[in-house]
Amino acid sequence: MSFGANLCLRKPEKLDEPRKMTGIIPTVGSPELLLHRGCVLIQGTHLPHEVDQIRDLEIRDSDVFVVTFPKSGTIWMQQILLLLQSKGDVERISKTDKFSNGDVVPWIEVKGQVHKFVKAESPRFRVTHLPYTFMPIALSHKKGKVIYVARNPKDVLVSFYHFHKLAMMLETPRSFGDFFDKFLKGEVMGGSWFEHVKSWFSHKDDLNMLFIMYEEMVQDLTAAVRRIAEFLDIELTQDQLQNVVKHSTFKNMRKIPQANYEQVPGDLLDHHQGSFMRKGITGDWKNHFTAAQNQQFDEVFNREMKDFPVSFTWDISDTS
Ligand SMILES: Nc1ncnc2c1ncn2[C@@H]1O[C@H](COP(=O)(O)OS(=O)(=O)O)[C@@H](OP(=O)(O)O)[C@H]1O
Repeated sequence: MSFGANLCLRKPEKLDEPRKMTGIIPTVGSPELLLHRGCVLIQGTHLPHEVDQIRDLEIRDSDVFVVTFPKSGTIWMQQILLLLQSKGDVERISKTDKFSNGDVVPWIEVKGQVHKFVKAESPRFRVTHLPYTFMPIALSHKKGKVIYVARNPKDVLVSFYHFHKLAMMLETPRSFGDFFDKFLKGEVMGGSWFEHVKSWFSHKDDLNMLFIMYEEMVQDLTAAVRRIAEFLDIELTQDQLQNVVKHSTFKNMRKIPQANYEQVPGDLLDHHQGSFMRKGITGDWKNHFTAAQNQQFDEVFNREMKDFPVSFTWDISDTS
């Protein structure tokens, strides 16, 4: 099996149809989505020429990239990284003039960030939704570290649907069914969930990479934080570890302005439409999918992931 950016947008029903590599995915009432070399970006938020510069960036051993498909736990991992760096001192990370965790641990692909990354002091913590082929080549020489967070794509779909209602840069979904179809076709920001996971996972042995699942973080956050700290060579006392865990629970993050995005300006997030920190649970897809949608999703999942050598901690067919 081969993987690459050219697989970023795959139409599940017509796999042999040549994929359009560049173009526009039309949206209604919001910036258009750009199909850039097979990857889906947001017009204005991302500049294709800057995204292309990421590949050649010099990487330091202390650099850490958190890689996620959207809605897989990015802000959660940003919070954990900041807490690990401050040894669990939540006061220290709250003393910032930044609006959100996303400003302190930014997306490398967002407009203007490549330039800032080059000049930033170590350690440089960044997040990204990009597929593997857009990321610095130096990572594949085991420079820097990568934490890949994967989440049940059914819950990703539901979370992304609700996020589209508040994110001003994304199209307001016409209906859940309409969004469901777009997600399966990879016609959403980030492209195809299936290709994202496969593109990164197939390179895991080339990278210093920790592959962790949202579901295992929900199930045992202490064990997850311990794994992440060990991976980053950060030593913590028992008290410090407990503080990192305490201030990265959903309940507590909801109360922290930088971690719940409530300070993000209204022209980016319409806070009247819902909250970024929505439910933070596993299995919410069961409250949204019809039986037919669940069957359709399973068929696509099984086809797309049949050669993928990882069994997930969730049961994709669990309809109970
Ligand atoms: N601490 C904690 N525990 C459990 N769940 C958490 C936590 N922090 C964030 N979240 C949930 O993660 C979802 C947002 O994902 P992202 O941060 O990746 O979104 S984004 O791509 O950056 O827009 C979104 O999921 P949903 O609630 O299902 O919508 C958040 O609620």
